Amino acid sequence: MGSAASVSDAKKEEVEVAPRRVAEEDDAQVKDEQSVAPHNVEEEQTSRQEEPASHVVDISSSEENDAETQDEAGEEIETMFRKTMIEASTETELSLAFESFLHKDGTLYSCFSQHGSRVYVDETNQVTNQNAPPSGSHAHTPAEPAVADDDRASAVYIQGKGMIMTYMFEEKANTCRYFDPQTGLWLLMPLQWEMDVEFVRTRVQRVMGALPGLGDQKEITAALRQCNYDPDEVISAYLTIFGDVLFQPADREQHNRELNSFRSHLEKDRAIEDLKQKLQDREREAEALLQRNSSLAREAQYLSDVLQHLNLQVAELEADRQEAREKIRALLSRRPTAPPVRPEPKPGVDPARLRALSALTRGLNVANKQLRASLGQWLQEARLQMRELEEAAARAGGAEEEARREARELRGLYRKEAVERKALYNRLLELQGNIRVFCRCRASPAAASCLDVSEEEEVAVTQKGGKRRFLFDKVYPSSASQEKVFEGTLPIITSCADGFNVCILAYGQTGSGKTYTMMGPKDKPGVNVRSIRELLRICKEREKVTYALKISMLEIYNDSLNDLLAKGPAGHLEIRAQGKSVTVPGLTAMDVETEEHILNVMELGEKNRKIASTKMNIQSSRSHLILTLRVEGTDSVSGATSHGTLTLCDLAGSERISKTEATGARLLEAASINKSLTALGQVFSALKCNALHVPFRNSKLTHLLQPCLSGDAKACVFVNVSPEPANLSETLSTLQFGSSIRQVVLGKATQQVAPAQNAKADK
Ligand SMILES: Nc1ncnc2c1ncn2[C@@H]1O[C@H](COP(=O)(O)OP(=O)(O)OP(=O)(O)O)[C@@H](O)[C@H]1O
Repeated sequence: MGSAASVSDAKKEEVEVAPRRVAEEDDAQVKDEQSVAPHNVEEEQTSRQEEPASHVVDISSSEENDAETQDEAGEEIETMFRKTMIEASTETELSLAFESFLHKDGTLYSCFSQHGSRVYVDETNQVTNQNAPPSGSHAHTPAEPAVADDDRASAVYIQGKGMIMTYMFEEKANTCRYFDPQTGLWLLMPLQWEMDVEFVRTRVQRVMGALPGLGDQKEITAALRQCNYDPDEVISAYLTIFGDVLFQPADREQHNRELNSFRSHLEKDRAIEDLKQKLQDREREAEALLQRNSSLAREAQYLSDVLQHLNLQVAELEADRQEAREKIRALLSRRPTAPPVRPEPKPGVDPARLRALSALTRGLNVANKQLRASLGQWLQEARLQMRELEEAAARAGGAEEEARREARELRGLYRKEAVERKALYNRLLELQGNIRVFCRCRASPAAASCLDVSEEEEVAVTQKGGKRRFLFDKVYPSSASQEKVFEGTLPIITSCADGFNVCILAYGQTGSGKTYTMMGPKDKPGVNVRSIRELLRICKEREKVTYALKISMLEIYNDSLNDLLAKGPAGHLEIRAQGKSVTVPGLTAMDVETEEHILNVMELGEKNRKIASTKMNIQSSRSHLILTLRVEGTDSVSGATSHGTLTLCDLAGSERISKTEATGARLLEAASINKSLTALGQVFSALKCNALHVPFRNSKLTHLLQPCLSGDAKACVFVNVSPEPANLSETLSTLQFGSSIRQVVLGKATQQVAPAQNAKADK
């Protein structure tokens, strides 16, 4: 309620009048349907005069009073307000519900229902009824047009209900409500009705216009509700989830099926979460039961020790008793049995001692009896406790077995759901396209630039006064950080751990930033290091799967292969193809485990590359560098194995021979690079038009990349461009190459997972 006091008078009047119009319209409805006489301002004032302690207060007359009267009226109003609040809270309707809404001019309004009337509360704690303006101004007659314009109040025709009043309440989020005269409340409008509201209908049409692939109006209405009736937010949410396919008026049924399956998978995800939670609860319970079991066992042990100790004491007491009996018997046997002769008092026999002994014997007998009784009782109690403990242990054992069984079931379900989740994740990636193409613009010290990267997915090239636009999955401006650039490739790294062939390529003119993007400097590592780091993180996170990693590094120079990790002089390497697999026999593959280890191996490869290029008098960047990480995972629970590869490829620069004016060896080198890059372009063209034959074998480069570019793979291609006008023609041809790849569809990627040889039984 804080802002109302600060608004100007004119503004205030408009704000205050707005709810009044709604109230008046509500009253008209109430009058129609319930025959309840509406309050109008005049009636209200009259009733107030008759009933000074009423909960309804009108302060409109205060304008005519002088300042003193206003003060008094203010005090009186405040007292009444307090009284009203106290009475309201002590009345039977203890749940006094406040409603708030934000008026279009920014004023927050509050009101509550009382005795069938809605009472508005304004900034100065003044209370007014639904027909009176909330503060200070002139009373309007019902005939007067009370509200200038409140675009949220309106009416809609609903079949079977007639015209109903609607009002857009706004609190944290917009909600579409209608006034229900029977309850006297603003109720949430059903989705079906809401679709008929003009405000909503226009937004639904807007979303459908932008995304022709969407057909379900009800669903769009529901999405609008979720997004605070912001159509742009709905459009971007759909695009994030389903991608560009929504731009095409796709096969509706297929699309709906996909949406439904996506939704059901989301449901399943939620169910997995629940199951996981249950599993954790069960495991916790089992743990508690185990602890309880062991504490009961300890207690039982303790009680049996006590029992043993008591048995020892009994034995000792029994021995004492026996000894005492013997003594008594001995004393009795010493007593004379002859006829009673008045015995001569003998100095050796002391009757007092005899009495004491007898008393002692009696005492001992009593103590013995008591001891036996309490011992018997203890024994009984101990037996009882032992029995209870045994029962509790048996119960705990049963519960533990039950918990184990449930945990087994849950684990089974979890595995099933995890497989489905993976499939769903891959389906999502397929919907986004197996080849994702990103464009990265290099920074340039020169002020002039031929590139315009103002859009996230579009780059425009200024050429002879005009502009040519190229679309990509994402365009990174020269200011984009290495971290940001890596984000685009993140999703496919997970797929590698799941057993897919994954490939990241950098294509572009010499000096356009391919090596910077892929390798990067030590303090700003590029995609290579980051993707390996992410892969290791995923492997570590999956506790139930053990991963073995092997790394190999080779370069292709003048169409021949060089092993960069070979210890001695490397022999001639050839590519061998067997079915879908492509291998290089004799290529060094090192076992690696940690990031540090992998980085050391990569450094060794780079060093060998430099040595080789110096020997041959070439620049290392005139060869293609291919780094491959083979990832073999074994699921310790199901025994299934997966084989994925991560191929990171820094291609040699794409130049026009005429521009470099190369001759001799350089000309051969440039021709070889051009040949392999042309072969790469031909492969993409064949894939794009779904040709029966894809010419993978036209070059060593494409032959080696075949597993990464055929049906089994997912790929990311970075096209690197330089912004300098001098490089315009290379930049154009690179962008053309990149945007044409974007339309390539590799087909359904297949996961290379083999079931366990002997599927392990659930533990
Ligand atoms: N985004 C960038 N931010 C800062 N410097 C960059 C960026 N991209 C490239 N550079 C710098 O530009 C120069 C050339 O980049 P880089 O060596 O990566 O190009 P390249 O395309 O790999 O060239 P080549 O084909 O000759 O290997 C390097 O000095 C590199 O540090």
